[in-house]
Amino acid sequence: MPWLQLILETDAESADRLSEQLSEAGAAAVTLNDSADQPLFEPLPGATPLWSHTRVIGLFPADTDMDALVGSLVREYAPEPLPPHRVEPLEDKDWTRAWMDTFKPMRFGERLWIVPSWCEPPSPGDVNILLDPGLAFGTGTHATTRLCLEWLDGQALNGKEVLDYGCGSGILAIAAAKLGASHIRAVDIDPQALVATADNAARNGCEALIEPLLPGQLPPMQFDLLTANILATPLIELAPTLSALVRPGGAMVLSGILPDQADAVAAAYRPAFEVGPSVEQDGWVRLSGTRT
Ligand SMILES: C[S@@+](CC[C@H](N)C(=O)[O-])C[C@H]1O[C@@H](n2cnc3c(N)ncnc32)[C@H](O)[C@@H]1O
Repeated sequence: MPWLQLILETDAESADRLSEQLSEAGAAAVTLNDSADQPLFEPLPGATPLWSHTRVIGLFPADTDMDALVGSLVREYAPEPLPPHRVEPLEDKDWTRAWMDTFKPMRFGERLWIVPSWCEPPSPGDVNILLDPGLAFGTGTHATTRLCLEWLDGQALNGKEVLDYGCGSGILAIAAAKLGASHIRAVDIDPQALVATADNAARNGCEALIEPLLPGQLPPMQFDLLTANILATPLIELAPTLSALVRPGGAMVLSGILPDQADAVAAAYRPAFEVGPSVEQDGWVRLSGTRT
């Protein structure tokens, strides 16, 4: 069945009210999008921030009388004017297929692949991580994850104790396991991330090597290697804690850093690490270093 979309350009304050009105008017689905390319960085668990320019889209069956529907919204919204809006047709297609076609196996560095479950590994002899793209961060497509995976691919991980701080989907922990690490503690403040990490580790046959933990559950020990793809502010706040968790001679990789934040993050880790040159991809920076 083809559909009609009612698209309204609004702001964060009005988006919830409009989306409720569209649902009450019979929308089969209501979607909120960013209409000004404004990034929302890592909301805390339970928080659902909206963009200051939010596009609200209601999806209606093609036989809906859109003039009548818009007219009733205008009356409900009065005395304020209904935000700028338009009606557009939406072609029916196999959305699942279209979505799956968007994602192909991706290679990171020399030998590391992220392979969606519906694809055959293009290079079965390489290191293949089975992971589906989805809403959760860490499905390999974001530049910060990519930067960390490429760095991990270049490390000698055999027998190493690894700490993945801010594990998300567990992608970096699984990569470390598949690259030879002996044990990985995967830490996150979001309990859902720990569940996702456990599930993804099991799918990749490395659940015995990966231990999902809340920050307070970390044992008192030092690690050979630290991965932390969080954001600049928590990375700076956590610098003393994370630095103390890496043994002298151990290595760390940090990402989730914007270019103008790289100096401040490097300065926070420099007391404990020899920090190497930063690497930038798609507006995100990776820092790495060796514990002194
Ligand atoms: C950008 S995602 C990275 C996920 C994955 N490691 C990757 O590289 O794709 C950051 C993760 O860090 C977690 N996180 C944010 N602040 C944290 C903190 N202070 N302590 C532990 N985890 C944190 C978030 O819940 C989120 O799952």
